[in-house]
Amino acid sequence: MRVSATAASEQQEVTIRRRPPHGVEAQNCGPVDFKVPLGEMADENKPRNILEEIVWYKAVEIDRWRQRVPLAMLMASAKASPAPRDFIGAIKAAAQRTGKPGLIAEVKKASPSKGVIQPNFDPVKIAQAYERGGAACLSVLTDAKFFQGGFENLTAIRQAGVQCPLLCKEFIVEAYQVFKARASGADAILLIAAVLPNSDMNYLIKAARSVGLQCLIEVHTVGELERMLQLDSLEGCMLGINNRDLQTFKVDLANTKGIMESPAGQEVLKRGLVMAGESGIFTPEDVAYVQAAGCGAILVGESIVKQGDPEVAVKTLLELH
Ligand SMILES: O=P(O)(O)OC[C@@H](O)[C@@H](O)c1c[nH]c2ccccc12
Repeated sequence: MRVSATAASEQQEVTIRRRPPHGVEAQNCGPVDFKVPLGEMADENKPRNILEEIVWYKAVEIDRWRQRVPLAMLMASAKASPAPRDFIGAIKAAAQRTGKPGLIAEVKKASPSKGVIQPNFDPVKIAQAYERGGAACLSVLTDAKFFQGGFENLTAIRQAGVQCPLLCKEFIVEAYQVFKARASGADAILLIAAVLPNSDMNYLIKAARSVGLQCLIEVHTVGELERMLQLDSLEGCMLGINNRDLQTFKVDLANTKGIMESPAGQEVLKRGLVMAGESGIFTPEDVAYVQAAGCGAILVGESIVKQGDPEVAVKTLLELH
């Protein structure tokens, strides 16, 4: 029997703070906003890195969404959406067909580290080109403020008749976002280990399953992977190793190799879980490198989205000509 991590040890592994330690500065009091004078505590109340900044802003964003669409209404539309597709199944099928890792091709306009990657951004056209090129699945960035994405892109891609299963690429901290993903046409969601303690992971995985969504669980370190392997609800999920450190933006493909060679990485393979190598994949050699490390999937954005013809870009990356 696997032993659950204690709350204390879990918290040590979660490297970001989910909220400003002294509360949000601007408090809303009926019709007026007032600022809480923080004095000496002001510095501590600043985000220490981009991941904290993004996650803190999510709370503000979710509150706004909730005022427009209450949770009960959103859940009803999530449940009424057309049936979700088998995201992990599509990756396995593509890998078997091609002998390459299944490609999750990312519809990405911009990022905090690179700025605008594709100024000529038409999400539906890009998605269709990825599909024609041979992508197994698509990842659609939904964060508006930091990635210039949107939930409406998920909906537009689904409604345009794209068949590939869709991952909602969002910084999920609350079940509200899970239902919003499903209501917008997603088949899978991303959950980031650096952001979520195991109790939240288990809860969000359950929320996802209640509406038929699969989960991609992202780690960046061996410690995070070890913690994820303790999740009761891991079976039926897939994992991903982000080669980009979301706190410093440094990208290093060797991160995938190092983690896969660790005992935790070996356990992933023993348990038959699909692992994706994520970020910084540019060439067929990069694909071969993460495949040799044990990845059955790859998640690629920049290198294929910035090219004039994303269909050709996918074929070239996977050597499908
Ligand atoms: O554009 P790249 O380097 O190919 O990376 C794609 C994807 O891995 C990256 O966008 C990503 C991985 N994990 C994330 C979490 C949130 C936002 C974005 C990401």
